[in-house]
Amino acid sequence: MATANKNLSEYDKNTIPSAKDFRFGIVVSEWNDKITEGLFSGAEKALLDCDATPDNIIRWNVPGSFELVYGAKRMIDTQQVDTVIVIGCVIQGETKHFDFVCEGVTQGIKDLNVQTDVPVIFCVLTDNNEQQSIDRSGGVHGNKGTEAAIAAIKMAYLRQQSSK
Ligand SMILES: Nc1c(NC[C@H](O)[C@H](O)[C@H](O)CO)[nH]c(=O)[nH]c1=O
Ligand SMILES: CC(=O)[C@@H](O)COP(=O)(O)O
Repeated sequence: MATANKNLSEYDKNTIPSAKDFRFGIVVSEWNDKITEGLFSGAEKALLDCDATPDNIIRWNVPGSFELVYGAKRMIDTQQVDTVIVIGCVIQGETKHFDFVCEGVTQGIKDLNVQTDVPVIFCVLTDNNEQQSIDRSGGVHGNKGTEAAIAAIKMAYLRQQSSK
């Protein structure tokens, strides 16, 4: 299991650029909010731990993961952010709806990374059951929100350095 073998939730601050000069957008899905709030908490704690300032963390909520794409686009268009983290949790139900939601948000976020100048970090759990989501939002497999925050800092830094 990839997560079990490679848990980025524990990080070495000495290997991560300071986040103090970066502005972060975070778009959070309200579906499965027990999970998404755990992911947001992990992301926010890691950003602050890496010197981000609270005023530079802009959070918006959207109804579900499918709406993360539009929320991220509007965040980019209006909030002068250096990077965006999208947070969602999609859990398999009885039907194929899971497949279409996952594919839609994945392709949409990919498109934003291609079409805009702002890196969008994919923190969307796509799990078979709720226990898998619990395990990855502050449970035995760490917190994907923490991992997303570290990725966001690194990508904001890459964007800054590649603009010089
Ligand atoms: N079943 C889940 C959903 N479904 C809702 C969609 O994301 C979307 O809001 C709806 O289709 C209206 O456009 N969303 C999740 O985030 N997680 C789920 O498990
Ligand atoms: C991902 C979904 O939309 C899914 O959880 C909805 O459940 P169902 O497929 O049973 O309608």
